[in-house]
Amino acid sequence: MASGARNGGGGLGSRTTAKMDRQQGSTATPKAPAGKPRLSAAGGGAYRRTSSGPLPAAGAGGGRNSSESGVSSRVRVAVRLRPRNAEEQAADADFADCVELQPELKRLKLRKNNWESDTFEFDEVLTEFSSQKRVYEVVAKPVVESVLEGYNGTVMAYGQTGTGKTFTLGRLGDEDTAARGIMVRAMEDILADITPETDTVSLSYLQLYMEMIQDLLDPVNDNIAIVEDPRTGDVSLPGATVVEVRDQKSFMDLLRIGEAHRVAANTKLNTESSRSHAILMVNVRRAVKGRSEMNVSMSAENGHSSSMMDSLRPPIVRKSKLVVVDLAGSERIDKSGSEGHTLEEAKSINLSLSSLGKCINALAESSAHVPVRDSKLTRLLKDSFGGTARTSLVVTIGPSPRHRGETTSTIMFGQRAMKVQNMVKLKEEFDYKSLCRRLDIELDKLIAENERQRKYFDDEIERITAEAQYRVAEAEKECKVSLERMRK
Ligand SMILES: Nc1ncnc2c1ncn2[C@@H]1O[C@H](COP(=O)(O)OP(=O)(O)OP(=O)(O)O)[C@@H](O)[C@H]1O
Repeated sequence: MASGARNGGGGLGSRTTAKMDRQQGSTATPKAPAGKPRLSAAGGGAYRRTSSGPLPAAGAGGGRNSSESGVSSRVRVAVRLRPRNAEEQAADADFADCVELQPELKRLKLRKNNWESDTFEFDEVLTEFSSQKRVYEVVAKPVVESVLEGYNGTVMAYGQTGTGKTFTLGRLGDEDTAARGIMVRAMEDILADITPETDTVSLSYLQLYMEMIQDLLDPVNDNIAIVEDPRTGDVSLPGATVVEVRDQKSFMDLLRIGEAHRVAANTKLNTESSRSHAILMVNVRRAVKGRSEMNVSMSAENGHSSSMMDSLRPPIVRKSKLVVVDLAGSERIDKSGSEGHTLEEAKSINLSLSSLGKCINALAESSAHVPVRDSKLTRLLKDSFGGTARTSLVVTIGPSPRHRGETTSTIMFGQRAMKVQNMVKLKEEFDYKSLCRRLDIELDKLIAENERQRKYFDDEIERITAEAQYRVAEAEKECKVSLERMRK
């Protein structure tokens, strides 16, 4: 969340708002870096990209983000309704659901009573019958595509406990592949698109519990510090375990390890519901082919005089990040009737969620001050709301009229988030490390060539000297013979 909010929402997000503007079209998406075909366009046109731009020219000078000012991109929000569970089927049998969905109009009606209802529009309305595949395609796929093109992306789920956040994001689908959630599908698409010889994918899996960042891949590492780059303001977690992922199986193994640690932590707290925010961070590093490297090879082919200069030009890499956030349940403290430690915990969950809500409000209203520093969650999500990432939020709700209050506050959260405007930026920079490696190899070659030539010259000098000495000796000999002859 960047201070200095921008709101280009143009009145979106309020009740019965105007239809989602297709301004995704204005979010220029440069060409894919590697030569592989792009993922197919996302289903559910709401998130479709409609324009693409050329790669910005590599300028001279130090590492930088190209497209410096970024391109405006509003946070996209989908609402997903969970089907009635067994308990609700029994307890609410005589009552209608508290919401009525009109997916084709992208509208949700929240019943106030038998006669009245409020209507809200979202970027996407996902009914209780929506498949996991469709949810992935409309909520996450456009963000994943963007990450593969070199932009940061965030997919986040917000909602009351038990409404399907983990179901939507974290289901592994071991027994039924159709049940795979967003994390698994996103990694499948990422691994299918990258070029293993030049690109790398690595991840960290963390949870934020009671304002402490814990490593889900190494639970002893339970208080990881957030480090902020004073120059760029970018946040990072250098203490977190980072694992390179080469195939889907190793990714699934890592997710399983992380899930086991998250469940173990919840079991210790005697609860099935998630009391922590789970955060999966996927770093994608891709080599950009086609600019400096192409120049080098063309110059070499043409024997061009600038080939030496070209070889000094660093290669270009794109380093983007996909952040998937499964937030803790958003219920209110007063309703949960918590005491003691549970109360402290509820307060902590509330602190982070309420500060997230405050930041989103501030951004939606273009306030001069956005209270990013109030919680670790908002510090971690700085780039996701009001920052440079392409962000997609899914708000999950249940159908029970008994939870109308919670459902209303979830819907309002989603509506406000729809007003947040990000400025997506290409995360592209010169790869000086790789240039150093390349120059080291060049230097080695030059030294070897130099030695070879020196040896050749030494040998030549030796040969010429020997020849000269031989000739002098021969001349002396001839001279002596001639003198002798003359004397005779
Ligand atoms: N769309 C859905 N279709 C079928 N079952 C669902 C759906 N969404 C959630 N469920 C079921 O509802 C239950 C609660 O879901 P889940 O654990 O994902 O909720 P949650 O919002 O993550 O809860 P918490 O905040 O406590 O972690 C699970 O048994 C899950 O399988």
